[in-house]
Amino acid sequence: MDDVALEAKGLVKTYKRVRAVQDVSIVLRRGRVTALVGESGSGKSTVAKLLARLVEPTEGEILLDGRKVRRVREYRRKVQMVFQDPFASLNPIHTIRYHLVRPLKIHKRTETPEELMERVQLPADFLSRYPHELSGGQRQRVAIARALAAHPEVLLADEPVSMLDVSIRLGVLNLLLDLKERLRLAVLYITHDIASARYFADETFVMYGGQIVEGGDSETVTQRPAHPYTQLLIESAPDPERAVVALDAPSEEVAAVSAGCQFAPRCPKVQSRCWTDAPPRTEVDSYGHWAACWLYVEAAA
Ligand SMILES: Nc1ncnc2c1ncn2[C@@H]1O[C@H](COP(=O)(O)OP(=O)(O)OP(=O)(O)O)[C@@H](O)[C@H]1O
Repeated sequence: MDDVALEAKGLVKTYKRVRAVQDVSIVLRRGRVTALVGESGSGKSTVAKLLARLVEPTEGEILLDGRKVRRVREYRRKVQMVFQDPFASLNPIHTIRYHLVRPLKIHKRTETPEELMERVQLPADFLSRYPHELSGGQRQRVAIARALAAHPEVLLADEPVSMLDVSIRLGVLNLLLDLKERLRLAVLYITHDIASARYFADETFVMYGGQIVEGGDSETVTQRPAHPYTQLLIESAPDPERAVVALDAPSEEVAAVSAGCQFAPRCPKVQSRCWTDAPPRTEVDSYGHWAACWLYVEAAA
């Protein structure tokens, strides 16, 4: 099990009355990409912030290399984050060189900014440029280079390509794949696009209403989705507009089923106990593929 880099157990995050994240457990492994897929408001960004330790969990624990890391500074070095908007995450008044030299100094690294640029496939003469002189994709590569300066074990990428031009998304995802292989990084890939998870992630988790409702290897989850929510997500994947109309659950409705399955109000296969009892994680058709859905509980027993 030494390939486990980060393990979160039973994470809960409550904001006043909103349960943004409810009992989320997730394992990130070295040299693997894990996708966390869900619609807007499902709680994915809150999971990223919890794993980055930018916010404290209401309940649950996070283990890095099998232990609780008390010192936030040490933790944050090993677990780096890449955000959705590469422009907002770079300071417009500083050159690219400044953005890379700073973390190299802080973490006392002997590498050069030129080496970091090479690792993210950017020319070294960009170091003297300012963020606005780069394209969105190039800026995101700089943000990734800056994260690498810390020599992290884990990279948390929250919608890293959703603000980029469609034509350059694949290039940035391929760069992340290359880094996961060469540096054996554990990568969490947060996205609303389940089709990209199939291509890019080894494992996929699907989130709805603050809970993970299905998980397994990406090929299986996307080709043979078990949870009714995942099935709807995949059916509407080519038409994101339709997905939003069909799936965007108002939070009052989610609150109304706090005892049972979050998806009950929208589920085409809802049964009476879905309203009162939370479904347990149940193995579906192959090893490691599970869904939290009452449809599979009897089949497994
Ligand atoms: N700081 C906060 N204070 C109050 N409520 C919050 C806060 N952060 C998140 N929430 C609520 O928690 C729920 C999950 O939000 P979160 O941002 O994690 O979802 P998401 O799936 O990442 O959505 P998006 O893709 O739109 O960012 C939402 O109902 C949101 O309104």
